[in-house]
Amino acid sequence: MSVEIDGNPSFDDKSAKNKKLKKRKRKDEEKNSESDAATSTIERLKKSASLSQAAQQEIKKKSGNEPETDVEMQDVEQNMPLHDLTPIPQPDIDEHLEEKSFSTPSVVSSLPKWLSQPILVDPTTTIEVASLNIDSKLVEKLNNQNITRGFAVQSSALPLLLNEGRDGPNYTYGGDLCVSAATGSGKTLAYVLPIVQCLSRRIVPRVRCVVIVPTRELTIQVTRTFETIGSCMGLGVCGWTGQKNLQQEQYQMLGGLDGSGSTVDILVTTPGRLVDHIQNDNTFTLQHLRYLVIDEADRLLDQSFQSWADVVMTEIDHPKCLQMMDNETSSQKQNVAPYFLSSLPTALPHHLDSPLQKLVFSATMTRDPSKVATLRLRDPRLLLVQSEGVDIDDGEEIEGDAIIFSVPPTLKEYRVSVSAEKPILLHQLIHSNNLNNVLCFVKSNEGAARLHRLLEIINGIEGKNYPCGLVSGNLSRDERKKMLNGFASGELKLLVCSDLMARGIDVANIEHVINYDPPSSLRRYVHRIGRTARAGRNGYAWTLVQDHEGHHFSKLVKHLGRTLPLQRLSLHLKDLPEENVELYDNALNTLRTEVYESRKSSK
Ligand SMILES: Nc1ncnc2c1ncn2[C@@H]1O[C@H](COP(=O)(O)OP(=O)(O)OP(=O)(O)O)[C@@H](O)[C@H]1O
Repeated sequence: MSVEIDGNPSFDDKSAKNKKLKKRKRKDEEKNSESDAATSTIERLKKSASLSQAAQQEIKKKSGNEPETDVEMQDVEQNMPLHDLTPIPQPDIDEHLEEKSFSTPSVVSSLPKWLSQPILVDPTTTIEVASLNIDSKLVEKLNNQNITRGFAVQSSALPLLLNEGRDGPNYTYGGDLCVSAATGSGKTLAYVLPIVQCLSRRIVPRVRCVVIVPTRELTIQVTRTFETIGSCMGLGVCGWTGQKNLQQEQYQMLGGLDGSGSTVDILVTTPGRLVDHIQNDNTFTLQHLRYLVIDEADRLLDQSFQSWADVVMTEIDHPKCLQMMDNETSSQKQNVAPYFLSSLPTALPHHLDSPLQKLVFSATMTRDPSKVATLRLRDPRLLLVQSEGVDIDDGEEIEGDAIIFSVPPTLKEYRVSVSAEKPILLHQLIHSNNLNNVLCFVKSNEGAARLHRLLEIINGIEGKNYPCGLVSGNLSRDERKKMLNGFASGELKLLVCSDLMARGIDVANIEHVINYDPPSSLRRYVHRIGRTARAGRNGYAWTLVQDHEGHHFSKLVKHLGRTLPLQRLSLHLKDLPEENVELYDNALNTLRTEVYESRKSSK
């Protein structure tokens, strides 16, 4: 099967059909001799593909260091029961990711007004960066990054956050802001720019901005964005990835061992790490907080992230250090810095000194009032970057508490109907279309390790130079970082990954996303395919769907707001040249031998 990938891929049905007819005719002519062989090969395939459960445990061990799953993402990597390489059954819908089926429109009408009547922003809106109300040094910094026009989410959020709101009825200033915009649409800069602009006026460094993200990889990525953009404004940025212990992170915040006071203005962290410091670090305070950003909010508000929100919001509302002050006896108070010190101008210049603003971002924003309530928002508004006419009050069944999600306008989606032998069909799809810079999602760590090893063996037998990498929760942080760097540099052509990579990761040159396993939820689908077609670039998403996965997938993606239609293709073992079928058989045997060998040696 080959799809013309020429920037405007169009699947040439006619030529494929002709090819198939010729192939079938040739096959009939050679019917006697080969059909037995083909049948026996396919039988052999089915037999050999069923590696024993124990054997696959070995693969897991072989695939890398002791599993060190990302604490924050532990729930994502379902320790699914090991499956044979033969069709992996329909992915279990993760109960905590299972979106409640959205019921009748009456639910919409019961939503608070700000949620049911968002500020709609046309996704094609752009604005000259030079016309944004930001410092000329920031404009220069953006231009140096080839960013000359602000995307829709930036052109609508900045005026609200920089108190330069238009006088129109839709804009109010000062309240908290929730923003829902497609993947790759520039949400990070939509909060980085106003925060850096506002805090650049501060006099004394204090932790005035905390950004909460769901994974360590995103902590590193957002910290880097703040450092890149904020470096010209002299702001201190710190990211807690859990690589240092609590005390080291504490010293880092306090400007080293002499505790000379905070050197950090902006802190980026996972929720677990933030709660650790709130509960166990008496020097850490949120009393100066001006911005609290919750990025990938729907993920962070999922039950699996425990109750970080209550701990954080309580600390914000009642900072423990002030509670301590209240509780101390008057004699103890005299040991505290004399009162006049607290009146030193550590606050922001008056016209920018406003109460705490909470900024909530997601490409798949939740509208579940019970989840949103945990953020204790004040006078909130919802900015929805959505093409007009998509009725967000659509009473039809859409996933859970979701708003209509939109796919980037430059993303082309393919649904590929496949037979059971997915690994060799994946190989065929990649090489018959010469796909490079491919992110391939598998639904579990073990599945990712198995597929990665099998692809390496197939490429080895064929002598193809097509380096593949692996990123999953079973790899150490350093291994994941090395793989990501190799992929970003183009050294690795394909990255097999678990859903750890699905959220927010921004690697510029991803051209193709392949869902080897169909995703278990619409949110997961949107975030996976959103790794490509970012910042207006072209991108392609391919989902391999077996017969028994078809209904679930069709239902899942039915309500997606998309510019380009979802195209259907098919690829079956019988479509492959005979030599490929043999190749796959040999690869499976090699893998099985490898596994049994490693099992024997580990006894
Ligand atoms: N105005 C702009 N012009 C050009 N590129 C931009 C602009 N704004 C952001 N980008 C780039 O677009 C890419 C995606 O941005 P970002 O990661 O913020 O997207 P996102 O909306 O947060 O996506 P996701 O929902 O997947 O997290 C980044 O590489 C960023 O540098």
